[in-house]
Amino acid sequence: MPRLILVRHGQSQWNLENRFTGWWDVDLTEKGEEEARAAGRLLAEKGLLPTVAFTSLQTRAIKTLHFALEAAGLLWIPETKDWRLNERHYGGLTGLNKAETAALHGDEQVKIWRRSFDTPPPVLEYGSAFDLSTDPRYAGIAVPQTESLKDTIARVLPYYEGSIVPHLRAGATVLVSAHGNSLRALVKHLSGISDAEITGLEIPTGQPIVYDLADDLAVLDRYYLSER
Ligand SMILES: O=C(O)[C@@H](CO)OP(=O)(O)O
Repeated sequence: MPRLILVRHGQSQWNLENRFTGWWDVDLTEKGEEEARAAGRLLAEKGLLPTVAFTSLQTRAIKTLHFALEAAGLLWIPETKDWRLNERHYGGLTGLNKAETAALHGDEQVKIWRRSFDTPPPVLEYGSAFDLSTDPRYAGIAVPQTESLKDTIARVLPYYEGSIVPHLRAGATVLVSAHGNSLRALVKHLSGISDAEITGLEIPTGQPIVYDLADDLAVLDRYYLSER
């Protein structure tokens, strides 16, 4: 049976500091590293062994993948990194503290920036502190200045269809280590969640979410591995 396992990276330094992160490349905290190892131990314990892995170009997701695979004894499986699995770009909010921003602009406005389906945060100006458009890792890529969830879906889904689905069709157990909003994009698609309802979906750090799939990739079941 094809299986898709989604894991959001473990706690990052800016998760801890409550700062808008997006494409900024922050590292895992020690707690985040441990969450990633625990995810890998859980995969091994439940006998759910990925045969191929995908992650973003961001350190926190790459390291989560590696800590998890190491704990599961699977560091050797093939892995692919792609910017299309990156976190949603937080635009001009990148680096700001979430509570301070809510105090300034109000909870409602911040909720819209964080969770609305198609309202992007304000743009990040080229040349400003958190601009990554000249970072060598994004050479040849049109780095966005901001992204809504809708914009994120527009790059995550074609990548999923083109690069991940072929492995699932071949019966693989695929592990995707990514980010809160790039995974919300995938879950919205796979579970048929409406634009309105997706605003309420939160994905916890370091908790493997498993999709059991039929041969035609119809979703048979979705569950947190820790609950089975
Ligand atoms: O800061 C971010 O990039 C994301 C994930 O931590 O935050 P949010 O929960 O607001 O989507």
